[in-house]
Amino acid sequence: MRTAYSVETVRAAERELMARLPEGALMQRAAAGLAAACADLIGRVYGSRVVLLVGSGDNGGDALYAGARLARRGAAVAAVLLAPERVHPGGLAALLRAGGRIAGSGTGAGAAASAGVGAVEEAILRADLVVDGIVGIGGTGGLRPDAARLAACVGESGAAVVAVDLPSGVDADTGEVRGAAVRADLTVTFGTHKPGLLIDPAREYAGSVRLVDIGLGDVLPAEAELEALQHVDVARLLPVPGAESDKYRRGVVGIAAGSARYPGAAVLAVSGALRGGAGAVRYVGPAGDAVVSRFPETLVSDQGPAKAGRVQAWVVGPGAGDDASTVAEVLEADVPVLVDADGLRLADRDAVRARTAPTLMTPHAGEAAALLGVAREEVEGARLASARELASRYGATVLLKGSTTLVADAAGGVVRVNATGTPWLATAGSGDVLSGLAGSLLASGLSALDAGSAAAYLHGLAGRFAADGAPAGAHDVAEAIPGAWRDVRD
Ligand SMILES: NC(=O)C1=CN([C@@H]2O[C@H](COP(=O)(O)OP(=O)(O)OC[C@H]3O[C@@H](n4cnc5c(N)ncnc54)[C@H](O)[C@@H]3O)[C@@H](O)[C@H]2O)[C@@H](O)CC1
Ligand SMILES: Nc1ncnc2c1ncn2[C@@H]1O[C@H](COP(=O)(O)OP(=O)(O)O)[C@@H](O)[C@H]1O
Ligand SMILES: [K+]
Repeated sequence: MRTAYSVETVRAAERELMARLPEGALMQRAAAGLAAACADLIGRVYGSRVVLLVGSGDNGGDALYAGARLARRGAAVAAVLLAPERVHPGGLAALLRAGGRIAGSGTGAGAAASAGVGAVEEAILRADLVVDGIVGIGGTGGLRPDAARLAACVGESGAAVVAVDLPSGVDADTGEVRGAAVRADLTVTFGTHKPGLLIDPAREYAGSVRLVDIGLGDVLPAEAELEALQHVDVARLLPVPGAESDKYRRGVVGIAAGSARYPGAAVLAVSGALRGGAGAVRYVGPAGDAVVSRFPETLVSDQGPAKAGRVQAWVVGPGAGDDASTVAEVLEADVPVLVDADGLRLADRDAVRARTAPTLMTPHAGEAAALLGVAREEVEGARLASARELASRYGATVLLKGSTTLVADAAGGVVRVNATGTPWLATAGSGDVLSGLAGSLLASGLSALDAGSAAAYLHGLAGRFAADGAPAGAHDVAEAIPGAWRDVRD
């Protein structure tokens, strides 16, 4: 499990740890890890040109101490000081002792970055490596203008860019990016991941992320704010039939989806459900012929959901068109219900809130925006807050789809993030496959949080396998699910 903790939690843990250690020990651990990661990235340190962007806090201190280590290994290191009067004094002294200098000054001491804006920009543009120590977890709001200018200049440089703890300008707790931010090739983060490193849009700015152990693990609380499942975690969740299993014990999932206009949505939801671990898939709706001709193993009913026979979970909504009564009927069932696509628009909020069995809602950003009454861009820019808000408004678990999929429970607590997907999954019908898959996992007894996050994980992996660098259709994704499942279990 990869976990991420909020700034508040990290700060409390750091205080506790610092009280037990000699002064400055944590920063030395951070700087040593940072310098090693920089060296790995650029390969040859001796003779390389390194520019440090140094803010006024400890993030700048980390950059300066790491810069000193690189200077001792023969790099030409120049520090751009955003606020020379408030620079980390120990870090600057260490850099100058090691032979580093202050950018914009010929002498190496006492000059402000503003003394030579042109020289600073030139240094950034000519650098082999830029180390972004402008701001870390102490950042508030968007980057201030002088920092924003530096971030823009970094964007024009061909240098390798390493962000210290976080790319400056991204929100550590939410993954939001308000205005300019540094785009890094590598982010070296300390002690634990921060939520922003795992959630888009900030995740995209971080590049690859390397975690440096500074001893924080022992003092962090057991429950994180955000977690990302890995193969081993998903393997533990996936249902495996035992010797005594029969199709009913494995769970029956009901799919109420499709319409005369969108029969394909029913077929795709069933295709996902058949690969999700349930022992049987029951289909209810007007696309029965299309479903059976493609998947003869489906149990098709021409009655409404209430009369279709027992199921352990329902999926309702993909391709449902305007069939509000079916959605209402499914919401009355006393089993877990997954609501997707048209179902999200048709579901009555009070009916969802009144349910006692679990509800899993699976909107993409556009659907979430419509439910929240905001613009789509607002949801995409603030994914974590949007998922949490929707979960709380509906009293449901919400799986917000996208490049980083989030799953949030209504009661709060840990949020799951999934990044196994690929942009090739942005193809018509792939969401229908996901809803069937997640519904099937619900029917086999997983909680809404587990079913949603395990399904997103498998679906993302299946998308990768199906696409493998070329376009793939939603049915290809469904067919790749067994391979993803095996990959996870192995
Ligand atoms: N506390 C600890 O034990 C450790 C902290 N470490 C480093 O310390 C960092 C946190 O240090 P600080 O608490 O000093 O905070 P930061 O250095 O992250 O940021 C604070 C400084 O940035 C400026 N600032 C804030 N928002 C800004 C904005 N939007 N635009 C431009 N400047 C802005 C502030 O004026 C302040 O001086 C971590 O991210 C990490 O890099 C590491 O050395 C590991 C140990
Ligand atoms: N850029 C992306 N990167 C990774 N996954 C993506 C991306 N865009 C979409 N997806 C995934 O593709 C699926 C699309 O679902 P959805 O938008 O409901 O499509 P549809 O309604 O056509 O079925 C979701 O699982 C989503 O998380
Ligand atoms: K930074």
